[in-house]
Amino acid sequence: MPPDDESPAVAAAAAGDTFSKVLQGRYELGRVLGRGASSKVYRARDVRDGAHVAVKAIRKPSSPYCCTPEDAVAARRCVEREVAALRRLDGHPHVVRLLDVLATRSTVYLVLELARGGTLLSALDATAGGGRYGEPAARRLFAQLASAVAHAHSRGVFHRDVKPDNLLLDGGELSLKLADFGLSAFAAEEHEHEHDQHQLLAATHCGSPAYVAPESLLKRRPYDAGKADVWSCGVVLFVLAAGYLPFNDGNLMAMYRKICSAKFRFPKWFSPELRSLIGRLLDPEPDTRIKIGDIFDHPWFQQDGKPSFGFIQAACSHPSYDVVKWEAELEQARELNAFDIIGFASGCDLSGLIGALPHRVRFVVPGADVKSTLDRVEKLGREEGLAVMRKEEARYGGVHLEGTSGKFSAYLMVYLLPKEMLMVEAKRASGSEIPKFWQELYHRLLGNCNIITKFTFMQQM
Ligand SMILES: Nc1ncnc2c1ncn2[C@@H]1O[C@H](COP(=O)(O)OP(=O)(O)OP(=O)(O)O)[C@@H](O)[C@H]1O
Repeated sequence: MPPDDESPAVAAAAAGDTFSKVLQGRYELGRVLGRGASSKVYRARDVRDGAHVAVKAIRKPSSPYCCTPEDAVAARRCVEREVAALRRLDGHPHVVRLLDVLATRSTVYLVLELARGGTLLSALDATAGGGRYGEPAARRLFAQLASAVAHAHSRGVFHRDVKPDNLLLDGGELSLKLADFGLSAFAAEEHEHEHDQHQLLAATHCGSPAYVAPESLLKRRPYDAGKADVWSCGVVLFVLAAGYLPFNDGNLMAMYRKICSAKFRFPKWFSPELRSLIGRLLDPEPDTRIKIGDIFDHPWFQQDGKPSFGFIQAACSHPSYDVVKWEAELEQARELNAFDIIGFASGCDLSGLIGALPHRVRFVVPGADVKSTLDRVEKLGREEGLAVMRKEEARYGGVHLEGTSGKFSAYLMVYLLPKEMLMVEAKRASGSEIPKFWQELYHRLLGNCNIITKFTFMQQM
């Protein structure tokens, strides 16, 4: 990752296991735990309660020299998806928890539950079994993975990048956490952005194509992302118990051919039940492939004296999802995405509001009441002799203001953020004759607050 505005201190902290850099007064950063294509993950400590966490620093690609506008959009979408997916899946014991999101102008920081055991990939290398687990341990790990994936599907989230590098381990008890939802898709949009999704898959799966389902390799055909996740789980199960990949070849096209024909051989130590389950998971025909909710009924799970996977199975019991149910949450994810946070977390320049008339202002105020905020703006607009039109929903609302001369118009939006905060965004669409309105806006909305958390303004629209 290229250096960012906090890189010297971050690098110093990363050199050892000490916690020397404090991120926005909240998290002391320690050593680097891992790196992704666009991120660095640090071990960190919450200064408030001393809790150990992981901080994933994702640099926003901004320079035209290092990325195209399409790359920048794709990177932004990855962060938005990861934040929205982790929020939606919060509370499942085998999905890594998102604890906080912070941002600077150049970097988004996801504060995650710390998985002390590293990735499943590195754990496999360190196993006494020479890179593989025995069937009881593999069963325990796979049950947790299937439970996390079933939970995600039941909430309309498809991971699309299930592989051992994205499975983290915590504690000595082999507790698995599904992580890295940067490529995930939501049920509501699954077929909306098919083209984008193929682009994303094509761009990102190049590094580890061994886990990709055959149907997702057929670029012009839409595919069911849930069934593709089940295939990837099948490859993971094979790797867990075999210690090597079912489909492998130095030549990428040859590997794709093997995947599409689902040609692989079982190691001689696999039990008949395991062979049967993997055969059902790695079925090249998505429609006959075993469904995520049926996995626990397979005889391989009836081994070891029928252990109880009760809490795990509970997540699989409602595999169908109700898209409507999640609309409100999607709305929330849209309202607060990590890049919006950058907008108000990066600067604190009040001069634009008080001095020259800016085109657009955005700020955050404490308070969870959209209605009364809009009331105040509406009242101010009327006092200034502006025509006022108002639109209001549960979590957001807007006021359109227009001067009677037609020379001034502005639009103000208020969004409810988590933790009882409101984000206010005002845009001046035309005209420049009512600076008083902007100044009053500041005083009316912020003047009574003791805490002005973060503030920024943008001169250009
Ligand atoms: N919560 C966590 N606890 C401990 N280590 C973590 C955690 N999250 C990530 N890591 C480490 O950081 C590495 C990179 O994380 P992650 O895969 O989320 O990044 P990424 O940029 O999305 O990667 P990719 O390039 O695969 O998309 C992981 O492989 C792991 O070693």
